[in-house]
Amino acid sequence: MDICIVGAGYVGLTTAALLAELGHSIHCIDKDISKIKLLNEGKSPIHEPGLEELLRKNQQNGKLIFSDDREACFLNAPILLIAVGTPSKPNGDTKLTALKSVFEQISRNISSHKLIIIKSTVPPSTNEWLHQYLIKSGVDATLFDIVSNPEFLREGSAVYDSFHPDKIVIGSSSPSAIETVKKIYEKLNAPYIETSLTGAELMKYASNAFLATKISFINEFSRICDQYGVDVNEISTSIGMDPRIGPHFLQSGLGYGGSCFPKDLDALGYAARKRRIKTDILRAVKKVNEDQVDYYINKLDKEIHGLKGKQITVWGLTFKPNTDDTRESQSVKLCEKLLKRGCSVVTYDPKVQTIRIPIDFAPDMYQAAKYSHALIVATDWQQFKSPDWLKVKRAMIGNTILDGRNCLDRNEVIAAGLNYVGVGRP
Ligand SMILES: NC(=O)C1=CN([C@@H]2O[C@H](COP(=O)(O)OP(=O)(O)OC[C@H]3O[C@@H](n4cnc5c(N)ncnc54)[C@H](O)[C@@H]3O)[C@@H](O)[C@H]2O)C=CC1
Ligand SMILES: O=C(O)[C@H]1O[C@H](OP(=O)(O)OP(=O)(O)OC[C@H]2O[C@@H](n3ccc(=O)[nH]c3=O)[C@H](O)[C@@H]2O)[C@H](O)[C@@H](O)[C@@H]1O
Repeated sequence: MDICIVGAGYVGLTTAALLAELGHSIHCIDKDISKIKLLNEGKSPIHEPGLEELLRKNQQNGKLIFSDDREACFLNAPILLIAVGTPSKPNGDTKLTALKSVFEQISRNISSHKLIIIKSTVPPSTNEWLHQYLIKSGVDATLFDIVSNPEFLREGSAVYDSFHPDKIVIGSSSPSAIETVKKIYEKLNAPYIETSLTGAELMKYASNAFLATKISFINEFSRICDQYGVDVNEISTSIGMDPRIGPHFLQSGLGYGGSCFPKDLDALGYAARKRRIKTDILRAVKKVNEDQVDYYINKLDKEIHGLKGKQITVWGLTFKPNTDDTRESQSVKLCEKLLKRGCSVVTYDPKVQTIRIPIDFAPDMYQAAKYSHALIVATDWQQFKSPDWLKVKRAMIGNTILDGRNCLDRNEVIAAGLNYVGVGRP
């Protein structure tokens, strides 16, 4: 099938690679000309394992074309898949500027039937609103169908996730549109969930909100474990064995970040408030997450007898490993707070070399530890989990290692003569 993907970000690019690989003819467009230029040079503008190779392979075999000629794509492609960003406003509402601009262009360039698939995460009833928008713009209702088809991939494993989804949610009131979407994905081995437009939107928010709730639950629990000298990792393993709870998203640490959990929780809270629904759980999830960075910093403060004037090493700036994304990263928030408390910060991240705050970047993880009073593992990149701790000890002035992701082998750290500190890790 001929499909035009609008938005060459994490979701748009991964979906473009997936659908081209499944045999479809893909045109992927973006308003950002520099991204398109890079992609046409065979380079991915984002770091996502396996993505660049897959994009290049499908560009070479002619299945995937990148362009910035949006109007031509809107005119020609019978299927439009929209994956533009939907960031938050300060009040928690969602900025739909990109989506509205795409729909404005579609309304001006529609002369044959379009199946419009919305992949972007949007607040409940946005897809209904977009439907009405096209009608009000004078587009005949027979000329288009809208389908809500939310995305559940995770950054860092986006390619794997999109080839192995645990379900494909298809929200629409049009049976023929639903059938076409099923055909697009027919080579994937995943169950379909058919629902309404708004049902699909809410399934996406429920998923992210529940996952964030699990994380904040275990993070709050880690503070209780801290007081009782019990290892929270053992608690996670134990409760995770109960199939009613499940083992995933119970890794305690500095908390969740990224471009989605914080924004989607805010958007859901905002949508609920608009309908006068109180969202006590959502508020508590957010509060625990916000407090978590302070909890770690206060623990470090006690451990090294004051922070002011100390040099702290932070390993990892991305919001999770295997990505170059620092949006809403707890690690970046940690650095900002350390600076405010009078520390100097030296950092190393395998994928980030600059950031908008005044911290120093070292060329490798060991040089980052040089002359520091304490070292914090803030992102659980594989290489930080089992480093040469003796080398770290020789580089540092102090000897405290704060495990911000509860991902280190405590005994290895202690064996090197270092002081292991975690939250909920005796
Ligand atoms: N990043 C993730 O892991 C996931 C994101 N989502 C959702 O998918 C959507 C996209 O997210 P990302 O891919 O992370 O965003 P992104 O910010 O990486 O990419 C969005 C792209 O859309 C382009 N764009 C904006 N306006 C445009 C326009 N009018 N015409 C053409 N291109 C335009 C931007 O230049 C950018 O390249 C969001 O709604 C997000 O919540 C859903 C699941 C996973
Ligand atoms: O809507 C989205 O954008 C996506 O949001 C998340 O994916 P993502 O944000 O890429 O990454 P996650 O693996 O969910 O991690 C999010 C944050 O939670 C933290 N986390 C995760 C798991 C855990 O047990 N503990 C924990 O602190 C991670 O360090 C990270 O900061 C969801 O997992 C995806 O299903 C969803 O599609």
